[in-house]
Amino acid sequence: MTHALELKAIRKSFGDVDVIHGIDLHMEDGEFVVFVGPSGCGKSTLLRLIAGLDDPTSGDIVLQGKRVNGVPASERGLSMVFQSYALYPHMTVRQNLSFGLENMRMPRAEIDRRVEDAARLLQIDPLLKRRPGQLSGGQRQRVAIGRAIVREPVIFLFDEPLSNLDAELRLQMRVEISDLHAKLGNTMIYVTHDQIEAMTMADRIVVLRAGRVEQVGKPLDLYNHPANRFVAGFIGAPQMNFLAGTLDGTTLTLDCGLVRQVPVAPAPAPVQVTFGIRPERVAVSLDGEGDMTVTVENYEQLGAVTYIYCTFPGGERLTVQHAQQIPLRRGQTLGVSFPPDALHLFGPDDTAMEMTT
Ligand SMILES: Nc1ncnc2c1ncn2[C@@H]1O[C@H](COP(=O)(O)OP(=O)(O)OP(=O)(O)O)[C@@H](O)[C@H]1O
Repeated sequence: MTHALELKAIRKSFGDVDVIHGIDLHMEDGEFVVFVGPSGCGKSTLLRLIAGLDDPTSGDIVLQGKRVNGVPASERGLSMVFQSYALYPHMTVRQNLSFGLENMRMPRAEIDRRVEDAARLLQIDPLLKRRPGQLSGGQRQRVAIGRAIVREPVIFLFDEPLSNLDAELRLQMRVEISDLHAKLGNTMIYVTHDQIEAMTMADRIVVLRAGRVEQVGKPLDLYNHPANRFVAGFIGAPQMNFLAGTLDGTTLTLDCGLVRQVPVAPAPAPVQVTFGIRPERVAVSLDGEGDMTVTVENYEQLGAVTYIYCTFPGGERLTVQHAQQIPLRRGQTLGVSFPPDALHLFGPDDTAMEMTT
């Protein structure tokens, strides 16, 4: 089967620094794939290799069945939207949109059709005569996307396109880019360090860390079944709670004092493990009932949701996300319970341990 894009054993070094350590990935036609990971994990480097702005040290980049290593960026049929927008300040919006096509010596009528179609789609048609300096951040971002659209690329590449926008505008543009994907149906690859963008926009997420793929999957599969502690901690906000403990057979003893049976293949010898539970899966009781008691250190009442920051008697921290408004005060005791189907367990190498039920 021909993939829209295939990366085969891609490695990249700058001098003697290895940045990408051997990545294999494929993307299908029409897929929205998000590369997400902390700063410096190599996501922009990987995107630049795909775009043809840089060459891999080894490995193959295969675009619609054709190896494109060494093929110049302009001949790959891809369009990239940069974090900085990279608009020409002295040109009008119309000129910014048409410039690349003029360089390709496209007939005027075709250029005008593409520019007007893109402007209508992005609702920037009333702005065609303005210069970038006369536009808001969101409008500039739309022009940058428009410039990618008019090239009618086989794949769109986005490099952190929303990171210069304020929170409200980011949310709006997130929805707009998702809508755009639904309308155009192109393959899109989107790089971000923001796991919320990844969760909300992606058909599939690729989680990267230090130049390696940690896990690939649909957003909720990563959320519900993280392959390791890194993915568990990176996807989801507030972050999953992690509590250190020991597993002996099927008996889990946490440092915070909790002892319980867990549905895993019995460990042959006691091992150090990490217990994980998402903040919204911790059940709380104002009466102090439950698996353990904790002390409320701080809390945030947001109306629709309440965040409660607690500590166990030994000082280990626990964040609770409660879906209701409840009366709270600092220093009060709360009962907390961990429902059996909400547990995650990570082995000594931080890999998720399989639950048997
Ligand atoms: N031209 C270069 N020369 C040397 N090192 C580089 C070069 N470009 C990137 N790197 C290094 O490669 C690593 C990955 O960089 P990259 O920009 O791909 O990360 P990123 O995941 O996109 O990070 P960010 O979210 O901060 O942009 C970093 O450690 C960076 O310092």
